[in-house]
Amino acid sequence: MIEVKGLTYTYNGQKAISFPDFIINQGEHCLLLGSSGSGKTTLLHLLGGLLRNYQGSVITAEQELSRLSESALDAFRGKQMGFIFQKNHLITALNVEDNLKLAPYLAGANIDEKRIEEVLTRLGIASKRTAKVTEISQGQAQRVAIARAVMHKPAIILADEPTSALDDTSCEQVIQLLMEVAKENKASLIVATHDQRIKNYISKQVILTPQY
Ligand SMILES: Nc1ncnc2c1ncn2[C@@H]1O[C@H](COP(=O)(O)OP(=O)(O)OP(=O)(O)O)[C@@H](O)[C@H]1O
Repeated sequence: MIEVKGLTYTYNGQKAISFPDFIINQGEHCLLLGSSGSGKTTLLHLLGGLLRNYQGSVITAEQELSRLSESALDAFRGKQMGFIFQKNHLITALNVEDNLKLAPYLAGANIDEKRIEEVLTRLGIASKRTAKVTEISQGQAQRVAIARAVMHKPAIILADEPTSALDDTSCEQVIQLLMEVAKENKASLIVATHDQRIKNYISKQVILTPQY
């Protein structure tokens, strides 16, 4: 479960951004909506512990994130969270499977070859396992980014504009796959978006008010 209460965040020298209170239950899917600059990315980063020093409360998987030390937060994030960023941030020097192996490799964890095959197959890109990420389509690259985010079966999947660069067919495939893999792992799925097309798939919405 995620619970946000009285949350505000202030970037250096900027006006504070205030967020509405909300609860997202384990396994629930939710959209973060709001105009450009309303704070959607900031909120995702707060929920994922990428930004600290906030006011108010962010409880994720029963942990108040501000109470965790930097190293405990790193470990918590590595175990519980899966991130999908707007730009997929794949490493272009590595092929598809090596992009999936990078995080466990850096964390000194086991590389689970079976899980890689399972996730790539689930997302319909097993044939691209050894392809260069520069030689796959944008929709396929977004699926690799999803694969990377769900490899470790996180409890919470946070996605920032995962479909905005995709055509209608890829958008539908990506959002459906994202929802299905979240469901398979009973993960909460939180998607920040402008993309009107996604509103048809996820009914729970948190709406951020514009900041002036
Ligand atoms: N690193 C930063 N330093 C200072 N201010 C920032 C930083 N990142 C975001 N902001 C400001 O915080 C506010 C919220 O930005 P944020 O990116 O969270 O909005 P958003 O709703 O995701 O916008 P968009 O839909 O355009 O991506 C904006 O006013 C933005 O200028």
